[in-house]
Amino acid sequence: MQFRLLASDNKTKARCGEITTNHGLIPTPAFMPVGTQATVKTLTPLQLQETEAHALLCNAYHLYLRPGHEVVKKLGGLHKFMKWDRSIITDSGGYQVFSLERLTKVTDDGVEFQSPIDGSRRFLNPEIVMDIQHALGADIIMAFDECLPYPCEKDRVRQSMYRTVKWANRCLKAHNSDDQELFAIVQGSVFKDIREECTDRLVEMEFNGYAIGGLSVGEGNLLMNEVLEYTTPRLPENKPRYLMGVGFPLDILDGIEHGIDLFDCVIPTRNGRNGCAFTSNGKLKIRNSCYKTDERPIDKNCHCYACKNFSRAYIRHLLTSNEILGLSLMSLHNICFFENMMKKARQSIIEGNFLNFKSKFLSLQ
Ligand SMILES: Nc1cc(CSc2ncc[nH]2)c2nc(N)[nH]c(=O)c2c1
Repeated sequence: MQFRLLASDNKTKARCGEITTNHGLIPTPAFMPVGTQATVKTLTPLQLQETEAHALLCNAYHLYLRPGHEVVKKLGGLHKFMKWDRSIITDSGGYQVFSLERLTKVTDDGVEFQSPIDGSRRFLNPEIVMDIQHALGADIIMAFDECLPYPCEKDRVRQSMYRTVKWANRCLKAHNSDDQELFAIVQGSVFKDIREECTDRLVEMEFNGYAIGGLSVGEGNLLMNEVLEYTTPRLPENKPRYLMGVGFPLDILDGIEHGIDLFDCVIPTRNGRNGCAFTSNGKLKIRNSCYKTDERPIDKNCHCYACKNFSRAYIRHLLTSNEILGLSLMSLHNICFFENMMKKARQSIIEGNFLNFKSKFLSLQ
């Protein structure tokens, strides 16, 4: 993998670059749609390509449980299996397995839990998680981390951080494939000293890139920015930085300002399916009766297939009638909105006026 910096903003830590993987270029800062079960819900790969998304997020945990990583491997790996020929990142499952209430036990070796799919007893540890991600064949894979809920008591956060660092080291030792890049995940909740120690220990181990985890877990935008303020500068400039699970436009633009290169979030697709459309003038609850005869597109400034061909009235009709087409038109539009925001952000960094772009964009939200 290569990471090339193209421009840095002189008033903030924002930067614009390109990550090159075996499946092409990812212009950064980039937003990655989430395709947890090897599909971005309701969209075909062709539609997804039209959104100009250059990378997407799949989930090793979910694919391990169903259909099984060996099945995906047998079918030629994730890219072939889901017919997506651009870049794929798989999340290790650290977040999913820790949000499972039927979690039976966590030890230094790994995590034992009951599968929510068939109730079978399962065990994951760093070595197994690396086998799973190697089998799935994503271009960028994530270390197995422990993502704690927020808020969390400081001693528990410190102990968990040491475990996350040990697990990252075990992932590094188990990482034996040249055409997959391994990113570490920084934890430490909202405690400066713990975040800084975690960052320094992971940077010492030399990963291909670094994710900031444990955020977008309810801490709020203010605390997220505080953590980014003191964590990001300790990460190497010449490696990609990935802020996991983020987020709304405000959080993404804040992250870009702190020098983050990669983002992923279910918001555009999940909220889209629930009838929330993002537009250049704020969010629309398209199921609202006020759109019943509104013949305008969702967003007159958007050139996506949904905005070029359909009215708010029609999309509202589809959603209120539980028509599946409504779900895909909303998902398509929202992903295009997020990708378009990233494209304009990248352009503004190159032109040296990111802050103007950010304040103008957010003032209309
Ligand atoms: N907020 C948040 C979100 C995710 C999921 S990112 C994702 N996986 C699949 C889709 N998107 C996280 N994942 C890991 N491994 N660790 C984290 O701390 C963490 C934090």
